Amino acid sequence: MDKLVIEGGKPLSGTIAIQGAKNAALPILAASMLVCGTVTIDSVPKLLDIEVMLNILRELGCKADHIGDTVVLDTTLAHSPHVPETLMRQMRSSIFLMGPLLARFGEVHVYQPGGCAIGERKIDLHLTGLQALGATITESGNRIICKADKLIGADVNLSFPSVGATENIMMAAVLAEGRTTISNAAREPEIQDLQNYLNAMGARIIGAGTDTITIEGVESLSSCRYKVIPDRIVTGTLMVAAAATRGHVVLQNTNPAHVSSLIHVLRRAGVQITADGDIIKVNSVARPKAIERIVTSPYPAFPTDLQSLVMVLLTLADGVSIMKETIFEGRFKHVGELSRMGADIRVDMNAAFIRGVPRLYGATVEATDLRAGAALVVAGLAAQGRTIVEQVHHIDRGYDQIEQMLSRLGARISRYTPVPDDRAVPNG
Ligand SMILES: CC(=O)N[C@H]1[C@@H](OP(=O)(O)OP(=O)(O)OC[C@H]2O[C@@H](n3ccc(=O)[nH]c3=O)[C@H](O)[C@@H]2O)O[C@H](CO)[C@@H](O)[C@@H]1O
Ligand SMILES: C=C(OP(=O)(O)O)C(=O)O
Repeated sequence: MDKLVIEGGKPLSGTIAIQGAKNAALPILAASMLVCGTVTIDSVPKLLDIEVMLNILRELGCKADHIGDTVVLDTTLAHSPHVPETLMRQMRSSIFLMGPLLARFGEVHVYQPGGCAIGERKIDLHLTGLQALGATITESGNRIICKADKLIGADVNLSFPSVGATENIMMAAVLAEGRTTISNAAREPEIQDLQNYLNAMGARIIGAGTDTITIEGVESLSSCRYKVIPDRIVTGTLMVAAAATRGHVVLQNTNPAHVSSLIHVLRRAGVQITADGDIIKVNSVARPKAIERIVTSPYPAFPTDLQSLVMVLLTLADGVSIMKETIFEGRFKHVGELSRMGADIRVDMNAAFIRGVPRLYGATVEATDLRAGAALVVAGLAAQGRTIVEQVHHIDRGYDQIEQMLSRLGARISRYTPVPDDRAVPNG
């Protein structure tokens, strides 16, 4: 397993362009199964999760090439509604294929994506949404078979604004007969991006970005070329990294509106932020101020995916901060690792009480999931001494070569890949 080795204590500085959004690209790739033809998707980051999605699509009979940050996908010869269990289990986002495969083939065979380090992550809302459109669902062990001779538009009221369920129902409804309305829909920017992509192929969807999405079913979709939005969580990661190292960075290819809750939080901590067009500048010179209370909630509130990252900044703040996690029950795994670096954090149920310390110290720590891992990297950049982050494959799910991105901003960070005889070699 790869490791990242970080020599901390150097302020980040420089200019960098943000990669396309993982959480937009994954449903967009899955949605491509709704068209019979070739689509070209730009700004698709090179990530483990994207690789798994492309491998699943190839297994279903598609041709897929990922050259630079462009994916060319030909779905013409797709023939199978069966997602293999081994690939299904490699990534939770494989569940996005349910809606599109059901719409295309009249059936889909998948497996429970299973629990995950950050929580149980049920899929009941995905399944009841598809049932409302006329699907019958049979579950046997981990296997889920979903069938519908014909999907028919319906009113679906989500009991919680689940991002994935909203997307799956949207995708299934595109080719259904009649109108589907999703109420209490999730409002994340990635859902708007999915709407824009589907509409570019000829779908008739309005309302994404609000809590009511209406889909008028169409007969078929046609090929298109589409560019994925910038990744707001990678944007946020670099904003926090600049703040925690008291650095100065310029981020290009961002959408400042998509990180407005983070901008608000960082300004309260005393970090200087300016946004102009698609550029965000972050400047931090002083010790951050503590923030009385931050609560993670669905968009447009503060995102759970940035909770661990902002917590790193708060470990260095002057005073006590409280971070409450309301979306995933297992998303404080970074706390133990940060404590090993000198952070003073107490967890009580879903709240973390963070007493700021003057500095963190380098240590060997383990990434337990994607954003917990990214947070440990940021902690390592800010810490005094050397930090080794293990289990880097979690981080590779969502960041395109994080060590190269951070090196371009002056960070001292290298990746080590173990060789069979246990000697580690640096590779960048
Ligand atoms: C690929 C992708 O876009 N991932 C994002 C997506 O995940 P994902 O789509 O899995 O997140 P959801 O919004 O569905 O999940 C939020 C909460 O709803 C619960 N739930 C969800 C579905 C369901 O059928 N039943 C149920 O109980 C989950 O267990 C969780 O507690 O949104 C999350 C919340 O913003 C982000 O952290 C993830 O980065
Ligand atoms: C939780 C995340 O992703 P996923 O839903 O793919 O696990 C994330 O991007 O932080």
